[in-house]
Amino acid sequence: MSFAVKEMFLTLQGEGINAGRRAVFLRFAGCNLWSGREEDRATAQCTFCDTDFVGMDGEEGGRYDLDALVAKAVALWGDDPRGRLIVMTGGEPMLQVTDDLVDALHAAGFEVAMESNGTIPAAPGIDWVTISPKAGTEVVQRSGAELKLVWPQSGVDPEVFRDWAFDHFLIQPMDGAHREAWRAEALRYVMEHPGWRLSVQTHKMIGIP
Ligand SMILES: C[S@@+](CC[C@H](N)C(=O)[O-])C[C@H]1O[C@@H](n2cnc3c(N)ncnc32)[C@H](O)[C@@H]1O
Ligand SMILES: Nc1nc2[nH]cc(C(=O)O)c2c(=O)[nH]1
Ligand code: SF4
Ligand SMILES: [Mg+2]
Repeated sequence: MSFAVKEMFLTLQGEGINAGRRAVFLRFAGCNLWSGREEDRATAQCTFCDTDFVGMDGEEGGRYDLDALVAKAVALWGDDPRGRLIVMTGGEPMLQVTDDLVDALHAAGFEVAMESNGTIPAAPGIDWVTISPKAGTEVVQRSGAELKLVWPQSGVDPEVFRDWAFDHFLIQPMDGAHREAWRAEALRYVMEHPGWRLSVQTHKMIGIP
């Protein structure tokens, strides 16, 4: 088993409840809801993606076996083992994440977080599961640490998710052509619906990856 990795880097988690935490980011290549090619965006199941997850040509990208991947994560974190956190993302990480990978990251001292679209069940050992539903898809992973809904999305009623087993419910403004209007809509939604919390993409504000 080997892993197709778009990029790996050390940064701060920019989104969600863990925003501000130092973290190794592991971005897997490929997604099940979009090819990643601009010519396919309009007809994809997920049309607003802000991420290049195609290929293995990013920083520290490539094809890794299990041991090499964990070793790279440890090296990126650096010598001080306190608070080791890895965020697996993509693309869709659950196309590639295995129980063995989660176990090996734990053995190396990492708390393991994941960002997923929820259409594939999450590997059971992951410590912090973030699910971000996409309109028109069937979300099968209905439990975790945080549900982070990008907003606005037509055809989605956020209140449907409130019965699902998440500890936190977040609304994240959609980035893109109409970001100011979308930010206002997200803010309005949170103000009018107690129990939701705003997630802003802080990494974009401060200019880090
Ligand atoms: C690039 S995705 C990768 C993980 C997984 N495929 C998913 O969709 O959750 C990481 C996070 O960015 C969010 N995201 C993607 N495009 C966005 C955009 N244009 N504005 C705000 N958030 C976005 C996703 O909803 C998800 O929470
Ligand atoms: N800093 C930073 N935080 C993030 N949180 C989720 C991200 C993602 O693309 O999954 C992301 C990202 O790309 N960068
Ligand atoms: S599911 Fe995630 S990675 Fe895939 S296209 Fe949508 S936002 Fe991007
Ligand atoms: Mg991102």
